[in-house]
Amino acid sequence: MHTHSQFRWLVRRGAGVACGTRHQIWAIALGGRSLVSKWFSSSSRTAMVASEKDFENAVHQVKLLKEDPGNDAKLKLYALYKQATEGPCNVPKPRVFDFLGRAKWDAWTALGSLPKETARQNYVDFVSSLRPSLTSSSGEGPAAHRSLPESEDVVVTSKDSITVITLNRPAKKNAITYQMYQDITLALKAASKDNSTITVFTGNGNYYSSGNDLSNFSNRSGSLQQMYAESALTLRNFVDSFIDFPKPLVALVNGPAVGIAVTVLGLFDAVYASDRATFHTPFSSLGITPEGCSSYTFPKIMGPAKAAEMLIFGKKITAREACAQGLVTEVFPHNTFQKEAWARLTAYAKNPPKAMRIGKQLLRSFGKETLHAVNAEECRVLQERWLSEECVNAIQTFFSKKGKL
Ligand SMILES: CCCCC/C=C/CC(=O)SCCNC(=O)CCNC(=O)[C@H](O)C(C)(C)COP(=O)(O)OP(=O)(O)OC[C@H]1O[C@@H](n2cnc3c(N)ncnc32)[C@H](O)[C@@H]1OP(=O)(O)O
Repeated sequence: MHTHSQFRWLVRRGAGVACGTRHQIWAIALGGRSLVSKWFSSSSRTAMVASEKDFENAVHQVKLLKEDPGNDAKLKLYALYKQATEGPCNVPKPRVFDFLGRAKWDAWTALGSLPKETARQNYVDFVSSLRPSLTSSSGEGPAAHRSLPESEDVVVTSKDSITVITLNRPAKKNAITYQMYQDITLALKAASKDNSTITVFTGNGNYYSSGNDLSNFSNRSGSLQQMYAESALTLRNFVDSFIDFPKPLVALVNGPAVGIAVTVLGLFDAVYASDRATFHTPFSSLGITPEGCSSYTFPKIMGPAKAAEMLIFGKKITAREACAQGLVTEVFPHNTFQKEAWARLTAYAKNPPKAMRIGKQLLRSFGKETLHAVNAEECRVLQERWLSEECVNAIQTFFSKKGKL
């Protein structure tokens, strides 16, 4: 978390605004906030266009915010503001050691060619979602106030002080749709504030998750550039919500895991797996590149050679191999998996919650800035890869049923 003075510096440099009062700083920061709103609902995205007045109102509302929304949110506000007022990033990339300058540049650049009007609308929606009591006078969709998933594909339940987020699309092997990325992000945000002590992720059916739904890029409207820019931002936001999750986060990997369902495991605090689980990141064969911070976490967890085997060559590994490599905490026989894992979790959930939270902070907070920077870079690279012939061909092959993992 940045101090106000750090943030002032960040805003001053990126927005070219003189360092002034906290209110002035907020006014600039608000510009980047709306990113998140676009994830909320595609209908609100297409149906609404924020007026100049709505945008000005949102900028004004930011001045009224009393709580620091966090550095990540400020970066998003910054990027959206710049996009809404100046269009796509048109300034040179800051020097390598200018970390903040680079983070801001990355955030703005990641918006690609997102139209100014969309950025303006997203800004307005995002401000509304930050503080429901500070909504703009018009143009506000119901999704802006959502705090929990609406879709049945992501189910949130509560059990013994544990919040459970279940991927619930078994007929499609729990492939993650565009809407599900948004819903999971919302679910994590809600879980970070609820009174649970531990949050658990799992899948319904025989798969944990087959990763990104490969139809995500074929069933949306708008230009390709816009769709990929939005997708990169949705992904970035999704991964950010794992990086920033403040409580112990545990995965119960009930079956095979693919792609992004594997990579984000590096951001979990414990991963319990059934011995039927497998871990597969077939990025190169799909013409794409690693995400979920795995380009950073995997070499740290398992060493560069094993990480390369998985992330570059697409080697599928078993639960026991994943455990030996440090990605998985413990493996249980499939027929006792649920019973044993839940007994473990129920006992852990009785620990004093504050101590667990602070313990997690100690373990994780020092690498956070790096993780955010890695996430931004991975999303930027992926946005380019999605346009590549290699990637387009691989997705076509999957849906023509010629190709499977
Ligand atoms: C906002 C964007 C962010 C993007 C982030 C990027 C992330 C990168 C990744 O996650 S890369 C990984 C992508 N996933 C895959 O490549 C997996 C593709 N699926 C398969 O290879 C196979 O389906 C399988 C091996 C997972 C399972 O094979 P099986 O034969 O057991 O089952 P079916 O193929 O018959 O699957 C049942 C139905 O489910 C559909 N389906 C499964 N996975 C996906 C998927 N990832 N995307 C879309 N659809 C999927 C499959 O098409 C079947 O549907 P049908 O019954 O209508 O035919």
